[in-house]
Amino acid sequence: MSAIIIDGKATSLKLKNKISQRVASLASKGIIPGLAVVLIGDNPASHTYVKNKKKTCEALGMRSDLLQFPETLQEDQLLEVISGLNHDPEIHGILVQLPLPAHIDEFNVILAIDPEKDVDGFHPISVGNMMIGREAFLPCTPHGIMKLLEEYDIDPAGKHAVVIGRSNIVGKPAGQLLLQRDATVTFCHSKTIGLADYTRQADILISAVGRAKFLGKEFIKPGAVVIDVGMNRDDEGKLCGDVDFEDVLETASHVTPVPGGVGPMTIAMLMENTLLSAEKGLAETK
Ligand SMILES: Nc1nc2c(c(=O)[nH]1)N[C@@H](CN(C=O)c1ccc(C(=O)N[C@@H](CCC(=O)O)C(=O)O)cc1)CN2
Repeated sequence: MSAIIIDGKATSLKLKNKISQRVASLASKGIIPGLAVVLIGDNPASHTYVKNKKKTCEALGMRSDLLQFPETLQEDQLLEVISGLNHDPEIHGILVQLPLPAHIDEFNVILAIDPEKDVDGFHPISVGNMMIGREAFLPCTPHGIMKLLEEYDIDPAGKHAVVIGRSNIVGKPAGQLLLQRDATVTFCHSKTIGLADYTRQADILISAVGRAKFLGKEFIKPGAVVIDVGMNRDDEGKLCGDVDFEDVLETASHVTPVPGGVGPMTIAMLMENTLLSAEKGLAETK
């Protein structure tokens, strides 16, 4: 039996339809959700991602401000830009596109964003609230993964989830959200010895490694749900994930493709966070 292909594009479209209805309802009360995206430097992938964010905002009736700066922008200048956005009442969400140039300290930048506008969910206050299960902006990629599991009726409760990768953006929060849904979670990473011994025990396997087609069927437990967060280029320069998609099809029960799996969900969840921030602002003025 071939695995069910988890369609992130279709799922994100469904979600975006619902978001656009809520945006219209907010607009009828005079509020347009506004997202500011700050982009520094010339990273081609980052340019593509921010372009997609802007396009999506506009398609959903939201405002999108793209603030672009050269690679030479200094950290104190960036902090000033963020401070201005923190005080702009028409901006409900602030996102600084990562990665940043090496001379800028990522943590200082994240810390400068008002947690009320932290639609990336990277601020320590957002992370802390998420950790203890309080209301928080959830980081978009892990939240998108949870939405995909929900859409395909995959309940993490009682399952063994193995997360490969321990980044603050994907690996750690993905494991945390799975734990909150009662999965038993194992983290693997670059120093894990005998990776396949762990992954072959996974009912749900999340890979955020960044190595093209690295995970073949020998890493997969029969019937496992395989979620691929990798965004790599293969030998021919074609976009691909961490998972050797064709190879695992006969072993996994479900698998996300790259492109068209987790990626589109990341942007949809960003839209939802921006909308939530605007809705919250309205509720607080009442
Ligand atoms: N401030 C942030 N920076 C970065 C984040 C983030 O969540 N916040 N995540 C990634 C990049 N990213 C969003 O910013 C992102 C990556 C990929 C996709 C996506 O839709 N991918 C498509 C393929 C796109 C292509 O053709 O190149 C897919 O998988 O189908 C969306 C968002 C790092 N930086």
